[in-house]
Amino acid sequence: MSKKIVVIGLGLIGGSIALALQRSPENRVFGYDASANTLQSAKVLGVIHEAAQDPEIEAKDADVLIFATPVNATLEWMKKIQAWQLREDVIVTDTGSTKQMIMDEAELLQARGITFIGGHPMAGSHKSGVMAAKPILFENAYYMLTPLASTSKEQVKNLENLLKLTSAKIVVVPAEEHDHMTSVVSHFPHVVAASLVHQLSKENETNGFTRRLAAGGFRDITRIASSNPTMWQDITVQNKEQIQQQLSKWQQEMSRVQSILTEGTDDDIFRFFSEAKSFRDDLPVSSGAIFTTYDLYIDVPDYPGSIAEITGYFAEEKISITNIRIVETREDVFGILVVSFQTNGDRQRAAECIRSRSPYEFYIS
Ligand SMILES: NC(=O)C1=CN([C@@H]2O[C@H](COP(=O)(O)OP(=O)(O)OC[C@H]3O[C@@H](n4cnc5c(N)ncnc54)[C@H](O)[C@@H]3O)[C@@H](O)[C@H]2O)C=CC1
Ligand SMILES: O=C(O)C(=O)Cc1ccc(O)cc1
Repeated sequence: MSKKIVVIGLGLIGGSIALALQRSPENRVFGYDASANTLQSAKVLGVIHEAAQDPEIEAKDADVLIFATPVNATLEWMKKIQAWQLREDVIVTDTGSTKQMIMDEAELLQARGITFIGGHPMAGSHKSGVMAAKPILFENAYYMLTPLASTSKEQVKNLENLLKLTSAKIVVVPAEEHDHMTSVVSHFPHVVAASLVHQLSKENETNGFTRRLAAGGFRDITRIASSNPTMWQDITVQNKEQIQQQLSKWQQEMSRVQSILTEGTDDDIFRFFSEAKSFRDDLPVSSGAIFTTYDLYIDVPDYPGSIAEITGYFAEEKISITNIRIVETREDVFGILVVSFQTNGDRQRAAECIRSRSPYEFYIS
């Protein structure tokens, strides 16, 4: 039986869900976005079947309504839809990175007979916007659902069945636990990444050369500081308490580091790094790894055409790349070309291609 789905907010996440839901011919996906340009792009790119000019009208006979807007905008929409005429069995859900405040608002919807099941796919990137949307974004990632205790199991099952099209691993967790866990692995790390960039920016006021040395490690650890500031403002506002608790723990951790440096032995310093390495190395790769790129570092000579040469080899062997950048750490000698791939298999093929077709050295991060 065909299903009408209305997605509000057609950026990276809304667009990716819309694309994933289109995998079933039974689904008819309507979309709406506050930005007319985004709405038009979503239609032209085929991210949605139909552009909704008025989401209230399209929502009337919708089976599922999905908010993929920044979380404060989602709260506003949840207030608005209290007055909408919706189907009795409609499922309303969201994709927001925070859950407690959203689920508090969901109680008010529930009181009006509207089922709202919170959702959060733990996959994404620092990129935003509809152009970055892709149907495979959520594959193998965790997708957390936070139903109210009063929500029927059958409605939760119905939503789970629909979301199977994302190929994500669906787990049900209480909203409070969700906000605690995400503060540890996502929200607070975004604060740290932004702070590291602020620290470099302050250094830049007195020593402009340092930023030119910011190569692989600094870029890796601060990648998420390039995320959408509006989205992170909203997340931080909604999960302030949990983030503050993580900040206190971080301050304790920094005091521990301070005392290792002032009073510890060389062995203590070794242990500090080796314990972190072994825990980090044991982290699961595909489950809960939020954003994985498979990077290949190629030492290219600094002459015109060398990048075209390499991308030409990949094109000839039909190896898709997802990103390409030059990291220049050593002036006048070589540049390192970093090419990213969607899968480890693509990266291995690319490595083999460079090995067999070029004299360049490469390494895998
Ligand atoms: N970016 C990420 O990696 C992840 C984001 N999320 C959550 O998903 C939601 C969407 O995030 P993204 O897609 O990354 O953001 P995005 O910035 O790519 O897209 C958001 C879209 O919502 C639209 N929008 C903003 N306010 C609106 C409003 N009031 N009404 C209608 N449309 C509005 C914007 O025009 C934009 O197209 C957020 O709640 C975020 O916390 C969840 C998982 C991962
Ligand atoms: O790019 C990254 O590593 C992210 O952190 C993406 C992300 C952002 C917000 C979420 O709620 C979940 C995932």
